[in-house]
Amino acid sequence: IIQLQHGAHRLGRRNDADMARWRAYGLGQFIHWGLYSIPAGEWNGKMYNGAAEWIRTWKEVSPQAYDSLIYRFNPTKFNPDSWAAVAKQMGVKYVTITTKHHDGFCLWPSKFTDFTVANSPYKKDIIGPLVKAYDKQGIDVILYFSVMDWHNPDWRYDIKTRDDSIAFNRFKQFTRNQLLELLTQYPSAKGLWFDGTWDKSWVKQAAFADSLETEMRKLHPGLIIGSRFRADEYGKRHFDSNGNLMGDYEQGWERKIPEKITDVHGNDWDCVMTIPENQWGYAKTWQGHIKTADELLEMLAKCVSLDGNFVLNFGPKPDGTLRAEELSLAKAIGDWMTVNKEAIYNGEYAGFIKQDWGYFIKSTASNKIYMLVFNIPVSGVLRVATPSHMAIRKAYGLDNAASNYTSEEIGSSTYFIHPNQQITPKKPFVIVLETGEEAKGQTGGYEKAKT
Ligand SMILES: Cc1ccc([C@@H]2N[C@@H](C)[C@@H](O)[C@H]2O)cc1
Repeated sequence: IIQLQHGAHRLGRRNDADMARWRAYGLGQFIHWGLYSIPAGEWNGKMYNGAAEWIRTWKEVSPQAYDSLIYRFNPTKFNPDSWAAVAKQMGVKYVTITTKHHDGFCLWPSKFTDFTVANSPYKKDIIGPLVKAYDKQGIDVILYFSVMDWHNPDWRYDIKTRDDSIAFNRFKQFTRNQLLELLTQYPSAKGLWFDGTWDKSWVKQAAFADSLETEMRKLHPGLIIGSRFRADEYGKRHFDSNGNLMGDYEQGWERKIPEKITDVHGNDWDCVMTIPENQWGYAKTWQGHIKTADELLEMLAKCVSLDGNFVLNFGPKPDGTLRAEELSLAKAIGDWMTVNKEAIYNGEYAGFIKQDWGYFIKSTASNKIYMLVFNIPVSGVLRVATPSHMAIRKAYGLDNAASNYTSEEIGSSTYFIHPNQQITPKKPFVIVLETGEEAKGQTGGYEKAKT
């Protein structure tokens, strides 16, 4: 064990009500919006191959020309209630919204810089109305904040000279001021989602970041902060030098999903996912594969089955509207969630052996086991191996109880679930298992082989 001042301050999961609420979300929405939505991956008629929100770093783009986009930010069609309504229909329980991305442009009228909406043609606060609109829909809000700030002249990638450290100390105060400002202006936010914390300059600030995290938690009891905010005094991030998770949940699953339960080490975690291969901000043309609703539903099921939340990203257009592809995916996901949401909300790892046909989710609310079926075997029957001594009492379809199933015990703690009619679904579907203790002595008389 290494003595640490600035490593993990808690072992294992948080067990308070605020974190239990976060753990139960299942499905979230990410929103990346800002100046980068205006060029949308195109500059002087040329397409930028990287992520649209990183276009300022492209050699073709002068930072000054990019920063002048502030004078073009005027989302006349921005209507936060319409975004919140789309999210509500989609069935998300929380939204993570960019307050300031790496480019330093603030979507709220921060007092600590001029580079905000207040000095754009739009003039008005964006974050406040968004928080209000989502709160009204009963959708919790998490504020995304990038520590790395390309616009701020005091930002440094590393600290090499005395001047660097004088400038970066100013930057640290600026960062603290903005974070306390956000928590004060938007007190209904449930957490902060940090990004832009990998450069050496910030990684060297273990003590400062640790005390800032403590200060924010005191200012906002119950605040939820992930593992990406700070490093320990040896520069270790996400997991400290003793391998313990820092922050309240693991924030390493960006555009990737854990394969098995041992990959998540008993921690809470979220997976943040783009619809195209790698675009967070609005990009005029999406290159490569665009995920379908069924693919996204399977990612959602897989995340919840492994104790995580699935957060799907939307990149609104510069005029404040959402693009058609995102609206239609939100609708398709929402239509599925309308029928199957009880298998997602309050979902956790069920402890069953993974089967090829899909995912098991246990509900902390109903104590039922849900089978989320994505792949029907050619045999037409669905195998279930229960944790030992657990018997299946009943199996029925969540979409309509009429679509019932018969469970056949084929071995100790092993069952076949037989659909009572040919399953020909066009969509993923859910079977509910009601289970119980195996009757004492009921071993099913299955002789184990001697080998
Ligand atoms: C290498 C890299 C750095 C930052 C990112 C940012 N994190 C995502 C959540 C987006 O904000 C993306 O711009 C992505 C890739």
